[in-house]
Amino acid sequence: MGVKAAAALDEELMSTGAYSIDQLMELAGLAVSQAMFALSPPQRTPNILVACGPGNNGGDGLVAARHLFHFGYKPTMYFPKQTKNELYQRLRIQLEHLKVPFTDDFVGTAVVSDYIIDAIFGFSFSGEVREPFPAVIRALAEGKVPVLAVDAPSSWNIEDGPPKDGPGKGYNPPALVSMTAPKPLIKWFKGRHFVGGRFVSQTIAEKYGFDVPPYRGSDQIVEIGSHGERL
Ligand SMILES: NC(=O)C1=CN([C@@H]2O[C@H](COP(=O)(O)OP(=O)(O)OC[C@H]3O[C@@H](n4cnc5c(N)ncnc54)[C@H](O)[C@@H]3O)[C@@H](O)[C@H]2O)[C@@H](O)CC1
Ligand SMILES: [K+]
Repeated sequence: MGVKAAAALDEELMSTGAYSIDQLMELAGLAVSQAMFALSPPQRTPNILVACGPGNNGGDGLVAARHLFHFGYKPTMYFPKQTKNELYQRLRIQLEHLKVPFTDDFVGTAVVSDYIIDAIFGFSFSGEVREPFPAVIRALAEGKVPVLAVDAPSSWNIEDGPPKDGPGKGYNPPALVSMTAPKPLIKWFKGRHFVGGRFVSQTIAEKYGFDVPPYRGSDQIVEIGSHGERL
């Protein structure tokens, strides 16, 4: 599903679909937290650094962190570009009530974390990475801590995949959770791949040309092949 289709689908879910953004983000964030749990439980990797960008991809990260806390992880938030948007403020306050810490030091916190969730940019990323994110993307590309990317490895072009230069050069995270349907960039992705966002009807999926993922039971995620094939 390309950028235009992903944006149109979002739009349709929130207009004729009658969903609110809060609902979609809650389910997306829950899917991210379940993907994290499938990768590694809190007993093994308690310390999760959640890097959140300024858009809805970042919102998925804020929601995921709350669920991770309740699952028994110790999340720490990096959320450097906070907007006045009421939804994001509420998500932040919910985390503060749980005493989830926020840090300005991404690089210093990353090296003492067991896992990083990359919720910086999703399908609306374009152009060169702007401040303050170049150093963060560089640290993701060069770091040794495993990363779960939300919807896209941040700095990758949604259609054309990994950047050939700049801070994201060489960034290929070991895990990705695609929201609703994989984006064209998965052609270049090599790690474990989940799909989440269990809110799409058969009719909508057909309209946008993808299959509803084969979710099992109460799971909010399905693991599929790195390039979107069924495992
Ligand atoms: N239907 C779905 O699948 C859903 C998707 N959601 C999430 O929403 C995401 C898309 O959210 P948005 O459209 O808000 O966009 P993003 O969160 O992808 O990014 C937009 C933000 O990034 C900034 N930005 C873009 N390019 C930049 C650059 N080069 N340097 C620095 N900043 C840059 C923009 O100014 C904007 O603030 C998806 O990827 C997914 O994670 C969910 O929250 C809701 C449901
Ligand atoms: K991302």
